[in-house]
Amino acid sequence: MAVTMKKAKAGSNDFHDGPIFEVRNLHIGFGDAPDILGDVSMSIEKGEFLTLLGPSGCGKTTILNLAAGLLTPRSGYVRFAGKDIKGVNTDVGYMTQDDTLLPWQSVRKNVGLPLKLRGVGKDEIDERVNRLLKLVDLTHAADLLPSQLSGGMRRRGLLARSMIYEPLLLLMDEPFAALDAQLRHQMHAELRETVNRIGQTVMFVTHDIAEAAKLSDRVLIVGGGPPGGIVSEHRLPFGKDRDFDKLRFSDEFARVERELDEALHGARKAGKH
Ligand SMILES: Nc1ncnc2c1ncn2[C@@H]1O[C@H](COP(=O)(O)OP(=O)(O)OP(=O)(O)O)[C@@H](O)[C@H]1O
Repeated sequence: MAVTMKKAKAGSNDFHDGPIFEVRNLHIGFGDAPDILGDVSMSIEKGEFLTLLGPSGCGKTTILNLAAGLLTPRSGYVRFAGKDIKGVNTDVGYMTQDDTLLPWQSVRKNVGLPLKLRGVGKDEIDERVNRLLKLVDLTHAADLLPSQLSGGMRRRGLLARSMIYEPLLLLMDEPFAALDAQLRHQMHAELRETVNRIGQTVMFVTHDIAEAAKLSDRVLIVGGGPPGGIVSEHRLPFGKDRDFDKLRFSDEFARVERELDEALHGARKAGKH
């Protein structure tokens, strides 16, 4: 199915060629407590699928929240598409594991809601919602209520809603954690296909090694400390058009899983997580 998405929005960051999100020597913490993350440097390139993998409580969500403009660092260089982040960053989409579809509204209305709240006109909402529903293969379910959808369809609805702004960066915080293994596998393949099709840049958070190995172009292990940091970086050799069914039984995949497992184990030992 050939679906095209409009490129970046007029007047925003269309012509920025550098990293979408970049931090250097970042220190961040809460209240009077010591830094959660210290001296973190990382970046994500356009079109990249980057995963932050680390133990619980090490600061992965904190990095997503920083990109979303929900937190400010104590110190360090932070840029989004080459600019400072001022307040809530509306150039990101954010998907978590929570099912936040409104139960009394159709799929179509749920997906279009962020645009309606922004005062976008009905015709434009209809056009963009139709495009997104097609992208996530939910056109046939547009007029159903969330309670009439399967778990996977609801995830696809949430994905469509978090992409409706055509965000420069899609933030995903353990979006499939609540699904059973079979459905997760299916969602992994669908997500990768969807983001490949439109060149979407993704920053994904998980503590699941297999999920990180399957989905990512690059994995950063977060941990150590406190304060924690980026412990290691792993470029995965599978290419964008990976075949998920072949990949997961291959020797190369087993090797990458082992590499990530060892790195994660090292991060756990280095920190108190
Ligand atoms: N608003 C806040 N106020 C105080 N402490 C916070 C706040 N948000 C996060 N923290 C603390 O910062 C640390 C990192 O939290 P964060 O949610 O980023 O970790 P995480 O790696 O995403 O964990 P998990 O995998 O369990 O979701 C934790 O110790 C958490 O308790």
